[in-house]
Formats: sequence, C-alpha cells, structure tokens
Amino acid sequence: MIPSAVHPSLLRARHVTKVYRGGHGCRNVSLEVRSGEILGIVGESGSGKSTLLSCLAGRKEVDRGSIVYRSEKFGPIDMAPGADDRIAQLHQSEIGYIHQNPRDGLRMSVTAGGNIAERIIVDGNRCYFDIRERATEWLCRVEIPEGRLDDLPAEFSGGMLQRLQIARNLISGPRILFMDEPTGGLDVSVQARLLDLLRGLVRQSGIAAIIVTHDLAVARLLADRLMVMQRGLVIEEGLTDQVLDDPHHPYTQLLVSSVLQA
Ligand SMILES: Nc1ncnc2c1ncn2[C@@H]1O[C@H](COP(=O)(O)OP(=O)(O)OP(=O)(O)O)[C@@H](O)[C@H]1O
Repeated sequence: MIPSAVHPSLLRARHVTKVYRGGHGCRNVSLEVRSGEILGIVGESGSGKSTLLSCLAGRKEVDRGSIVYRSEKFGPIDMAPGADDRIAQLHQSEIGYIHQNPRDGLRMSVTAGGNIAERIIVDGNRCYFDIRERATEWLCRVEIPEGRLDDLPAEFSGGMLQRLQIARNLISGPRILFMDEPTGGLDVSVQARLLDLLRGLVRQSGIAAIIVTHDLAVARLLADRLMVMQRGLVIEEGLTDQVLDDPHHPYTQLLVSSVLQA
C-alpha cells in the first residue's frame, strides 16, 4: 500500500537497490523529480544508470526500496512491476520511455504514422482523419518530411528512427519522459541536431524528464540537476553547472577532466 500522504514530487524513489547475480546494479538510490524538471544521471559504462532508469520507470523489479509516481489520473502509484496493473496504461499516456536503440521502442512492422498514432488510438481516438492529421503534425515537429508518413521505419536512418521514437512518445502529452542515452550510437552532427530538437520539445511542453547519459556535454545541455553514479552508487549530486564546474568527488573530477582533455 502507498501511504496516503500527498507529496509534491512527480516521482519519488527511496533507497532503490537492484543487485544482479554478478554484482552491483544500483544501490540505495533516493531521488525526487518535480514537474518541468530535467534530471541527468551520468557515470561511466556499467555504473548502473540504465538499471536505475528501468527501475524508476517501473520496467525492472527492485530488490529493496520504493518508487512512487504521482499520476494525474490515478494519484500515487507504486511503480514496482506487477504491483499495479495501471502501470501499463501509464506507459501509453503519462509516461514516455526513449530507448537508446530506437528499434526497441518502435514497432518495426508498422508505418511511421502507425507508430506515432498508437498512443492516441489506445486513448480512444477513432477518427481516421484526426489521427492522421495529428500523426502528420508530430512527424513535422520532429523534422521528418510528411511524405514519409506511410513508410516503414526500416527505411529510415538512425537519426530519423530516434526522432520517430520521440514523436511516438510525446504525442500523448506525457508528464514524465525517461531517456536512456537518446543520442548514443548516432553521428556527432546528427546527435547535435537531435539534442537541439529534444531540448526544444521538452522545454516547450514543460514535462519532467530523467536522462541517462555517459556524455557530460549532453547532460550540460539538457539537465537542470545531475546525479553522478559509480559502481551502482550515487556519489555526487547537485545543480548541473555546480557539479560540472566545481566537482567535489574525485571520481566526478576525473570524469570532468577527462572530457576537458579529450
Ligand atoms: N540483466 C543483467 N544481468 C546481470 N547483470 C547486469 C544486467 N544488466 C546490467 N548488469 C550489470 O549491472 C551493472 C550496471 O549496468 P547498467 O547497464 O545499469 O550500467 P550503465 O551505467 O547503464 O552502463 P552502460 O552505459 O554501459 O549501459 C553492470 O555491471 C552490468 O554488467
């Protein structure tokens, strides 16, 4: 049962721990995210960022701790997988999840338009012209030519696939967006355009977001606050500029200086 006390945060995690057979996933992580706030989670490969993100989004079971999302429709929801069958509904409406590999977040056998429209169809919209119009509008917002509406994603470049995944997630007006290395695996120039686009869309809509990245430049551009992870633990957190310009923990200092030297 979720305590009935009302708290202003959209997402609240307490002492989240996920340990794999082979070792650490994430340990004892507590955080809060409020509406309109972008939290960055940074750290080297294997530090536990993706594990934490999956747990927070209710996609992975935790061994210990609690995660509560304050839904607009349902009120406080325990995000432990299986704890509440409304989590699946939230993933079609109030919650968005951007995978590093867009193929994991798209239906590759369905047209671009079908991919984008899925959430509004699930939401009950049955008007063909309206659905097509909104899908076209979102295709244009993510800078994909509207003539590609009926193409299959397999015919798209990596950057376009990622933009399609973003449109698919944002069309339902989610309140919180989880992003796992959204620009990973893309060329630098494609990355830069995608980041600009993401920043604009997230800021315009005022939604909360949690972005996992190993790239401090991405974190600097998108995040208001940062958490730095090492071996499953959060070792430093604060406002993004504060953490990156004046890192206190030796590991954060090393991360920042390795970028400066690159
Ligand atoms: N399904 C799994 N089974 C066992 N161990 C796992 C699993 N997923 C992740 N791990 C281990 O947990 C640790 C944290 O991995 P995780 O993928 O969360 O880190 P990360 O910071 O996101 O790294 P990357 O940026 O490389 O994805 C690593 O040691 C990893 O090998």
